[in-house]
Amino acid sequence: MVLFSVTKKATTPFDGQKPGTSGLRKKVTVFQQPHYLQNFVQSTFNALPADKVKGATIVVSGDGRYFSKDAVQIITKMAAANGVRRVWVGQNSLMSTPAVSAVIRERVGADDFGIKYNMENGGPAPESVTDKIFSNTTTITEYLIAEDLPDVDISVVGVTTFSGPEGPFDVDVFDSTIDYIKLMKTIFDFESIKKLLASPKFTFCYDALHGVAGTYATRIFVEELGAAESSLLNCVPKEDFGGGHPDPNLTYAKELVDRMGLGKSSNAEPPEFGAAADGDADRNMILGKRFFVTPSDSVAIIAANAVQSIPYFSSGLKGVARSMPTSAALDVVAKNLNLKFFEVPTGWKFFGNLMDAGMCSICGEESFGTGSDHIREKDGIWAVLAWLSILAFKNKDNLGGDKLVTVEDIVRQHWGTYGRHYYTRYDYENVDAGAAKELMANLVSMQSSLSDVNKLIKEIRSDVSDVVAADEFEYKDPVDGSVSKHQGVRYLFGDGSRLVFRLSGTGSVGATIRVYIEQYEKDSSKTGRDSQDALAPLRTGGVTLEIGRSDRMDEPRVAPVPCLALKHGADSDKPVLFSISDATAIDNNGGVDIPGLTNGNAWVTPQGWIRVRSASDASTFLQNPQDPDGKIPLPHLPRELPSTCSCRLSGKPNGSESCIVLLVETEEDVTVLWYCRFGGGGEGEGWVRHEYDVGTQWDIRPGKEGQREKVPICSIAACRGKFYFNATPESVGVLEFTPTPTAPVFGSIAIADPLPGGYGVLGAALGFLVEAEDDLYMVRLLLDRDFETVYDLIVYKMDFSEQQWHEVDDIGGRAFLLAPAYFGASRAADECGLEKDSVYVPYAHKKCFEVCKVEEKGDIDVVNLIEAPDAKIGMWIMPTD
Ligand SMILES: O=P(O)(O)OC[C@H]1O[C@H](O)[C@H](O)[C@@H](O)[C@@H]1O
Repeated sequence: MVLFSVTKKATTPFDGQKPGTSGLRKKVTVFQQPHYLQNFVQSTFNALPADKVKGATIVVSGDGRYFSKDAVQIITKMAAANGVRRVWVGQNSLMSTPAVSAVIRERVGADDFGIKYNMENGGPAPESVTDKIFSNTTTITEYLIAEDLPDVDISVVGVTTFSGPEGPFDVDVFDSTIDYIKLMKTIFDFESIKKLLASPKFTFCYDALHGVAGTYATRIFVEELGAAESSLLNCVPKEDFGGGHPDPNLTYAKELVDRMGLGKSSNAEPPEFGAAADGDADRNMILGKRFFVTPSDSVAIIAANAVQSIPYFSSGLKGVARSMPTSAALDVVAKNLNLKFFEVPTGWKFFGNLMDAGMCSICGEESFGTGSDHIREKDGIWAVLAWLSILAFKNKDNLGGDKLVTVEDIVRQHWGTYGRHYYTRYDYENVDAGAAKELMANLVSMQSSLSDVNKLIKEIRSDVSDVVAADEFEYKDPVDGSVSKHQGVRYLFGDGSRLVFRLSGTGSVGATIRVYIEQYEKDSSKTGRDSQDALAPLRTGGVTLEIGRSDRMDEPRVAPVPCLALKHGADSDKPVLFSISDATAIDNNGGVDIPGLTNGNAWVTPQGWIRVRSASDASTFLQNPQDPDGKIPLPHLPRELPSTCSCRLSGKPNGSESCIVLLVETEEDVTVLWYCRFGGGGEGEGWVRHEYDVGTQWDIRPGKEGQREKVPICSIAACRGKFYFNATPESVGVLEFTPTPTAPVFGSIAIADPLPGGYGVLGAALGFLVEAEDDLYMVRLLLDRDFETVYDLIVYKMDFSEQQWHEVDDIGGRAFLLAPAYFGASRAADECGLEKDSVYVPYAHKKCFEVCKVEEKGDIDVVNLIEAPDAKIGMWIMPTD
């Protein structure tokens, strides 16, 4: 038996070792500093009564991320030196957080890293313990370590016994999946889930994001329940999580989101059910086919169906609980089913006490955590098995039927019965800590006069119900009587809606403010609305409160560009903005805005500037979308033009040359343009209206067959000071303006060797003209016979000297952004976070945009816009070039 000795190492405290909502989280490099990890571990041992350490059994493990294996060896040596009797270590240092909890209960009593201490009930340490740990970290002077204890081979299952000054010390490396599966089998009916998974109508997909859940998923879903191996995504744990961020949400679980038809979609039919886990497998995201289940709904639905669907709960639920910011969907279930209900502060540890006291069976948090009293942690795999059990139950007599009851059916039925809590959360990250504190203090002080609060909000949105109560959430634990104060600020509305503000306990830089917005809708005929729409009034109300003054509502915060703006209708108010990279709405709190765009008389230009005619004083100007004060005045435009008008600038409006602003009316049967010249040091001229005639064409509109109509100008690009339009394989129209007095001159370029195939082989072709670095390009989209589906995309570059289009395979590392009515802009892809040599086209009515690499032509990626409103118009908002 190997003997080891104990060394006392001198150390000095590190700042900031305060455990947050769930342990101490820092960058790996911080934990790798000499003594950093050791100080925290010794402070933890020192925070416990001596008899909880000496002779104790502890479980040490990680989620497989980089440095986990080293940390396990260090902690083992420190445990030996501190008199621990036995250490259980997950094989390869892999153990999910729920498995740790299960194992403690059963056997014992990328670039971020964290260390968390769980107590003998298997749950996270309560504040009394974490406070003590923190205070120890501030005074620590030495730690104990068995430096001569050899590293244990943690890849091999088995016990190694060592001998130290206080007697034997065992390191037991074990496979935690065995305990975990055993536990799951006591909770769920694996046979009925197996039948569901065997049904040819049921398809399934699980994404472990290269975290530890992969190990459990393979064992449970594939080996035990018979799912196909191909249903597992990223299920091999990796030290760097495969370069991704293991967060089970719509942003980070991209591959799953795409596969489920919610993001980039392929032609494949999405699976019926999808789920993802985080790195340590305690959190989960549940998806149906093209459908996202909010975590708040998920826990409510599990609670509503548990007794019938999950054997462990067949004798009834002891109670249910949610964290304060989680939506009140669970409250309604508790009320209807007459269950005990608890609202606790954020952090899983608060559920543990209730469960230990037999008061709570199921609980959940909006932060993608769901679980039950089978352990004292949230449990990602458990949540998936719970959903599979509900699906299996709902389909038990229907597996041979035409259509299975789907996830979406279950959620919609639930809303129909209990009402729907439209819900969203916004995060302001990396905020100055002082400013965040001040904001929270303001939100608290405003609560002293609800009539003022209501007046403030009503000035902005009269359609928001009254705030009837407001407080700072405080929780008195019903079991041990401990009180947790300052747990977030709540504004509660008369119709059951809520606005909650809270400082995050897990952010690693500065402060993170979270705003939770929840609108309750009882009327079952209104539970199917678009969530963005339903939340719009409260969102604005939230910003009003947060800013604390309604008159500052016109001071918009600026959204990042390029982005996509979806407008509901021709003259609707504010468009919804979407980020291009993650396809989610960025108009995320009603305060983020693009100046000028809310105005019905605003048109975007490929140069980024937005041409605005103010609704209040009819002043006309070009607006920089990223700077509310960035306005270039234009001559007064005598009347409003239709919102479908298109606007082009002949060059840079803030350069030394004069610039023509061209507006083309695009209404049917209208061949009118407006123009003005300004800048360049010359006298500004007023707007001129010009009715143009660039020839006639056969009218193909129903009822007008056989007649001729004037050709409208629709695809226009400005290049080298001129405007080009209506490109066909045979010719391109040219519009230039003479200098003073400015007048339009129309001409055309006859293409020397016309392009083959005027139209698509099957349907039609759309030609977009785009200027890029002083060159003129034409993008032709070839459409299928439905006149909608693009099956090929070809890009040509104009050779002005030869008067010839040449097909190209790249566009110089740029990205082209096209939009109806024939808008084409171009930017350096790298600078804008876009894909190089790619073309982007939005389809507002289909709630998506398409991306195609120029050289790949017909290979088109569809990016679905998550939670997009019903919209007719999609516009690219560009940075000014
Ligand atoms: O404090 P926040 O950043 O909102 O995070 C809150 C979350 O933190 C951790 O993940 C805890 O395990 C969760 O129980 C909690 O909901």
